[in-house]
Amino acid sequence: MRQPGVLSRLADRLRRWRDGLIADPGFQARATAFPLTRGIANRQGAALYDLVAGFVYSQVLLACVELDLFRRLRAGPLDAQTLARGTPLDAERMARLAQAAAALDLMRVRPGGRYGLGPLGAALLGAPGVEEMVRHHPMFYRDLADPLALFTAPRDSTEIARFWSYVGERGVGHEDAAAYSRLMAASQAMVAAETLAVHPMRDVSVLMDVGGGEGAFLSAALRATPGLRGIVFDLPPVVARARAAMDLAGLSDRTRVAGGSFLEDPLPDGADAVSLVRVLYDHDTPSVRRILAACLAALPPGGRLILSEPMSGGDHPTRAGDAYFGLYTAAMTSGQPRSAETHIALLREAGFSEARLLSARQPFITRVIVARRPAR
Ligand SMILES: CC(C)=CCC/C(C)=C/CC/C(C)=C/C=C/C(C)=C/C=C/C=C(C)/C=C/C=C(C)/C=C/C=C(C)/C=C/CC(C)(C)O
Ligand SMILES: C[S@@+](CC[C@H](N)C(=O)[O-])C[C@H]1O[C@@H](n2cnc3c(N)ncnc32)[C@H](O)[C@@H]1O
Repeated sequence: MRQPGVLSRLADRLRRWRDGLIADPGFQARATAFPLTRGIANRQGAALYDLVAGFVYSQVLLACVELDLFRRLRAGPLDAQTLARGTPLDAERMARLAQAAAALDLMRVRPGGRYGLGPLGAALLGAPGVEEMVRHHPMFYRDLADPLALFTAPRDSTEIARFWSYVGERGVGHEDAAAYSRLMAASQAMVAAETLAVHPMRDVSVLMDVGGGEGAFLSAALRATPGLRGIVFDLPPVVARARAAMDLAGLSDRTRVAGGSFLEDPLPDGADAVSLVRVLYDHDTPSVRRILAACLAALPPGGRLILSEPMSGGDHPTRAGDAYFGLYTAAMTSGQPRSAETHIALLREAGFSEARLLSARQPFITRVIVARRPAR
């Protein structure tokens, strides 16, 4: 390993000195008292406060979602008495919840003791899938109640792992498939919009969406791209639902549906592009290698692989990629978010070329990498 240079050693010493100061209660008190440093001290203090309180904020959001308050406020502000009607809360407790929601920008206090939508409550109404994610979080939070146990949880011992019961090689029953596919499809709209915005499918003839669930991503791609045809590949009980969904969307004449396991079966051929949307982060690296090998084998020379999922920021960790999905995949007891650099290395090792990360519009929703099967 290369030794750090003089500048990097100096920067390390400066950082240690700065961290020592910040960790000193006396320094914190002086920085808060001194008008020129008060702003910085308060920003750090407030950021730490938010981390300490985080779960409470999330539960305020969950209470609002469960009582469907944002939808009820869509038509205009209401007082706590009216808002409490039809809920188990009395007016006084509803006001307490609404005050908390207003502090978090989910609601706004309006004149006359009424509460209206806040910017984040309104954004939630326009971001399909977010509510469904919020509603499934109690399950994740039960696994998170002991975060240290979470990191060492035996395979499939957590609630989240049992819910997403398809991962691994033991297959899935029809009821499980219905529950997870619904949640997956609900969050897919945002992922599809971001993926297709950064990588339109204009020059693709046949797109095969591998691990394509109910076909939500393929449907979005087909709707956005006249002339495009597609294949959805997933486990047999899942593709049964994909077939019905494509019929319902009126897209079955442009779609072929194929069932099988990408860990065991060859993928159908006939596609000049393959997409893997939120598939690899569910799996451990040996399975990822098998999936990439299967995709390469299914593509013609020059064919394209489009990889879209939340990614680790690597040396620049991100809240979505490293904090949320790092722990989410820990709760799954398999898989992990990988950085763009790690994906690109795995793609090269599998035989792909020209792998590159595309720039994102909403990186907290997904990141996209494109690679090619070499032309010869
Ligand atoms: C109009 C005026 C006056 C001003 C305009 C000002 C302006 C520009 C306002 C912006 C308003 C606006 C357009 C806001 C948009 C907000 C959006 C789009 C918010 C989107 C939020 C998305 C979120 C929070 C997504 C969360 C997704 C999650 C948590 C997904 C989780 C997925 C999981 C857990 C999947 C697990 C699958 C497994 C099993 C691991 O593979
Ligand atoms: C996290 S979901 C993503 C679904 C969809 N691409 C999306 O983004 O909404 C992972 C998908 O991979 C599928 N899958 C898991 N193991 C599989 C396997 N061995 N063979 C084929 N598909 C599999 C699951 O059924 C599921 O639909």
